Amino acid sequence: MYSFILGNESIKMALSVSAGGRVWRKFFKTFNFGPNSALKRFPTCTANGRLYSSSSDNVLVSKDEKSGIATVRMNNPPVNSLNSAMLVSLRSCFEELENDKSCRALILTSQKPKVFCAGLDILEIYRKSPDYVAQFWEKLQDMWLSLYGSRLVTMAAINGHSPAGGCLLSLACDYRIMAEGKFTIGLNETQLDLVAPFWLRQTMVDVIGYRQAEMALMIGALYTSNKALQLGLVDKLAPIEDVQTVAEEEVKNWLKIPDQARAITKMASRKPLLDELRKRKQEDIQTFRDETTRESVQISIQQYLEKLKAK
Ligand SMILES: CC/C=C\C/C=C\C/C=C/C=C/CC(=O)SCCNC(=O)CCNC(=O)[C@H](O)C(C)(C)COP(=O)(O)OP(=O)(O)OC[C@H]1O[C@@H](n2cnc3c(N)ncnc32)[C@H](O)[C@@H]1OP(=O)(O)O
Repeated sequence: MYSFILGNESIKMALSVSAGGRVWRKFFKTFNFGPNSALKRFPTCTANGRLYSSSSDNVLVSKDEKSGIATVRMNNPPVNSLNSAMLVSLRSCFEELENDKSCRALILTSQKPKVFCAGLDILEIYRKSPDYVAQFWEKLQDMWLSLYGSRLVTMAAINGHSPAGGCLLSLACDYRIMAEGKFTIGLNETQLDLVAPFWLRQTMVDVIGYRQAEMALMIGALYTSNKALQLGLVDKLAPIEDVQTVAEEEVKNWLKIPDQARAITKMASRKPLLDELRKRKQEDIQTFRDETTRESVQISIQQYLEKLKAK
């Protein structure tokens, strides 16, 4: 009964044949997994378990059928910034892997070493209509819900810079391995006159603790790999060329733990935040729309863009 979580239907099957079924039934009743919960969706994977329907090649996926480990490579040159298309592709890829019965783990990395992800595409929130930024933000929320709420072992193989939205992706994973060297990671939103939303701030607090997170968020700190390791913002460092191999080794260790117990434990600790965002989704969208379209914020974004271009 412990071997796999394959979605709600399989859980029900496992429960009905298991001697300890009552315990699990009680657990699921108690936690009442919501409509977006990975554990509640019925899997619709293809026969060979490898259907990745993204119409563009901004997200590349490969899966080792034997181990069930998928590698998701962000491929949006030059810096993997998260525009609308990228957010949709990532979400659809995470959901398809979630529903792929033979998939047990996901490694998230960049196709282009040296930049893991430059965060949100700033152009998506610059001089755009309120409706456009609202839709953009919802795409980010949905992508995050699918990654943070995943039943899979999720590992960030951070093979380069990882500011803002790059850090968001990393924090949504279960474990973070980062390239040694001059690369940086952090939530630098305040430097753009933006405020990270509550669900992102909370993941930072959960990972590095209240005091360090509060300080990091206020000053919009970007940390080097070494400092990030010291703070616990990443779990391990590796030479850039070894990040993927080290991630694969680490995943294999995690896969020694029975999937069901691991996934239920993860969900139990993440459910409150997942539920909170689901409940406050519209409020969060409105705040983002109102904040980002404010003229003073638009001017800050413009200045930030100019600084980036002039670099
Ligand atoms: C409910 C909430 C309520 C209210 C809250 C309101 C707002 C909240 C939230 C917003 C959250 C925002 C999170 C974000 O992710 S904002 C994005 C922040 N990202 C950054 O600050 C990173 C900026 N980029 C860099 O520092 C560097 O590019 C780098 C270190 C990642 C890589 O350096 P390189 O030297 O390799 O590359 P560059 O020459 O700098 O860049 C190449 C090219 O790409 C452009 N670019 C870089 N980053 C972005 C980006 N994030 N978006 C768009 N474009 C980007 C850069 O300008 C260059 O363009 P050109 O070739 O010069 O045209």
